[in-house]
Amino acid sequence: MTALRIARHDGEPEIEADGGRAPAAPLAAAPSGGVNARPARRGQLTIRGLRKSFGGTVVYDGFDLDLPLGSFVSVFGPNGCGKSTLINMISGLMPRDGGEVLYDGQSIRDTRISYVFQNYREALFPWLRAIDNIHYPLKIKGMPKKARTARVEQLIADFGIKIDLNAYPYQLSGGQQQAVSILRALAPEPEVLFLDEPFSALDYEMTLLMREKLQAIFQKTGTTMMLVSHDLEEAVQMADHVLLLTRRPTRVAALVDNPLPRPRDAATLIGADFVALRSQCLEIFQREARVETL
Ligand SMILES: Nc1ncnc2c1ncn2[C@@H]1O[C@H](COP(=O)(O)OP(=O)(O)OP(=O)(O)O)[C@@H](O)[C@H]1O
Repeated sequence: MTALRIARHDGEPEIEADGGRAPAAPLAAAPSGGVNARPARRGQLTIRGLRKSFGGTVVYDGFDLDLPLGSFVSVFGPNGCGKSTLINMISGLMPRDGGEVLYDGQSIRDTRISYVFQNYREALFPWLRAIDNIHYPLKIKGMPKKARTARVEQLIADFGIKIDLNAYPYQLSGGQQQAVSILRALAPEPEVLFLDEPFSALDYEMTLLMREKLQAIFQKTGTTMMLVSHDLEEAVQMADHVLLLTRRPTRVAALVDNPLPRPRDAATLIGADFVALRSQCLEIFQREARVETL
């Protein structure tokens, strides 16, 4: 198995899945530790005229969207509406048929991104110990070992999940493997972190824990996060903005703000404000998104 790299078809550079984008030059002035050593990018993510079809299936046709960078956005919608396709296109993993994606006026090429996949079993390098998986994206960027070690130790401390980091992936539970995968994605301090159903294969207890840990990192770093979720509770719990999509050809059904204070833990989920917000999203989903015939 080779490193997980996805070739781009639009003339832009390749992306290292789970590991951020390799910079043009080694990270000579790389941070020595801490997850908020670099300022998070602010401004707007601007999507204009996005188009994508697969064969005769039109998924996006003139899709426009503005999202504030530095916020947590959950993407929710009916099966097959194009949630993964959307984040794959705006992360640069998948070529667009047309349209423009700008991060604070800059192209994806000039934006550090990382990606966490649903299938952590395939995303982690099985021949590397957990700790070496996390080091990997920094190592290939040329960060000196001392700086790498400091950075990774700080990240692990901030994430706060106890894992035997000398273990190989197969020796870890699913939740631990996905935690390693998230830590690896965070190691290069992405400006934007994309997560495609990262917790869907985990049990509920582990899912709740991971939601809390990811939120803690988000609160500390202000990294823009875009999460695809099939779970409306999760989408609402995690988000500053819940992006509700329609059936294909896909439009924005609504962008619902979640102003509830963080951290939002399991207790939040039974609070009246949360339940009301979730119901609001569900109503929009049922009105705009459900299939008309079953
Ligand atoms: N590589 C591909 N080749 C052909 N069709 C594709 C490809 N990727 C996605 N599609 C189609 O595009 C549509 C959107 O797929 P996508 O996976 O983005 O939807 P989704 O909302 O994430 O789906 P799900 O809810 O099942 O996770 C679907 O009809 C899917 O079959």
